[in-house]
Parts: sequence; C-alpha cells; structure tokens
Amino acid sequence: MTVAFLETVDLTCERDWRVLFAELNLTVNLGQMLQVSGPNGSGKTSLLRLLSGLMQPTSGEILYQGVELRRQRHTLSQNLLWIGHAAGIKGLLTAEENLAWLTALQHGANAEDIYQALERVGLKGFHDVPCHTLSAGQQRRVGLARLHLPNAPKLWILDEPFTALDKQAVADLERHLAQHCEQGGMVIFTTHHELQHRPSQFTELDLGQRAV
Ligand SMILES: Nc1ncnc2c1ncn2[C@@H]1O[C@H](COP(=O)(O)OP(=O)(O)OP(=O)(O)O)[C@@H](O)[C@H]1O
Repeated sequence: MTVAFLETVDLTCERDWRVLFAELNLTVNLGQMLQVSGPNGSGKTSLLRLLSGLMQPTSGEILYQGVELRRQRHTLSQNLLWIGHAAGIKGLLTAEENLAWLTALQHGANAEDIYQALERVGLKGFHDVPCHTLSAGQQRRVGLARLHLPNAPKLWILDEPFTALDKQAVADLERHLAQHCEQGGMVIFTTHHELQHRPSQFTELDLGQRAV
C-alpha cells in the first residue's frame, strides 16, 4: 500500500468553543494541488496552520509520510514552504536580505539565485531597497519569490497567495503553481478567486459544505 505524503485522519478543529470542521479525512500526494475554499471564518487558515504544524488539532491526527506530524517536525520544516496571508517579510530588510534569511534555515540560496527569483516576480532593480518602501503587491511578490528559488521544498502551503497581486501576476502565479505540481510538487492553498490554470491532479475542499 502506498503511503500518502500528507494525510488527515478524523481531524477536528475547535476554536473559541466553536467546531470549525469535524472528522476531516483528506490525503495529499505528489503532484497534487488542493484548493481549500469556503466563506470567511469557515476555518481555511486554521486548516492550513494545522497542516503546517503551527497549531494543534482538537482531535484526530495528521500523518506526514505515514508518521504523526508532531514526530516529524524537523523533516517537515525542511520540506515545507509556508506563506501566510501577510507578506511575511521584514520591512527594514531589502528584498535580497529577506530572501536570504527566509531560506537560511532550509535550502539556502546564493545571490544569483535570489536576483533571478526577484526578476521572475517582476522585481528586477528592487533587490536592494528596504521592503517598507515597496507597495503592498510588491511586498507580496518578495515573499512569493521564494517559490522561484532552486531547491525550494516540495510541499507549498499558501494562505491567500493572490492577495494584492495585479492580473498579470495572478496569471503568472497560477501557472507557476500548476507547473510545480506537474513536476511532482504539491500545493495546498486558499483563495476566493476562480483559478484559470489547474494541474491535472486538482482537488477542491469546500469547508463551507462541511460547516458543523
Ligand atoms: N487567533 C484566534 N484565536 C481564537 N479564535 C480564532 C483565531 N483566529 C481565528 N479564530 C476563529 O476561527 C474561525 C476561523 O478562522 P479562520 O481564519 O481559520 O477562517 P478562514 O476561513 O480562513 O477565514 P477568512 O476567509 O476570513 O480568511 C474564526 O471565525 C474565529 O472564530
């Protein structure tokens, strides 16, 4: 029997005495894109934080390559790229410095890789300015440039990655996420917008349909 890369078993999440979802069973395998959708407050961010090991479930289990996630924290931290719904960068650092420290504990990145990644997200010439001087969409792009670095982890968990991006950047990011999956990576993400580019292995989980 093949073991799923990531699996939830009867996963239940309660916050502020309210059950957001109960007994959720899902699997994510190599090459798969999972879109978590649902209305505001339905628990999308909470689910992504659980899958990233940033929160503990109320009950149930998360298995990472067949082993309970809390026993796999180190392996997961090396194989997961998490981007929350804020840009996730330091305003006083430059784009280049942000990418250098964001990757330092994982795969690392050299200066040339960082320039190229920033160029891929349309930030050529902005590598050496403090990020607080960039627009919201540009700051978002700095965080997302991590998705263009070589040796990026296989599993990407992204909370509202399209926020603040213009139309062209949204289309480029959609294609990049789909391509990552087609090359054997995995993407779990939330968005309120309708995707135009999907990989062959695409599934959607609507937490609104599962409201308890
Ligand atoms: N820091 C927190 N402390 C306590 N309860 C929280 C916290 N964050 C969220 N919640 C509760 O969890 C519920 C789900 O929040 P969550 O952010 O997971 O929803 P969401 O589906 O991602 O919403 P949105 O579409 O607005 O981003 C909220 O309605 C709130 O009651």
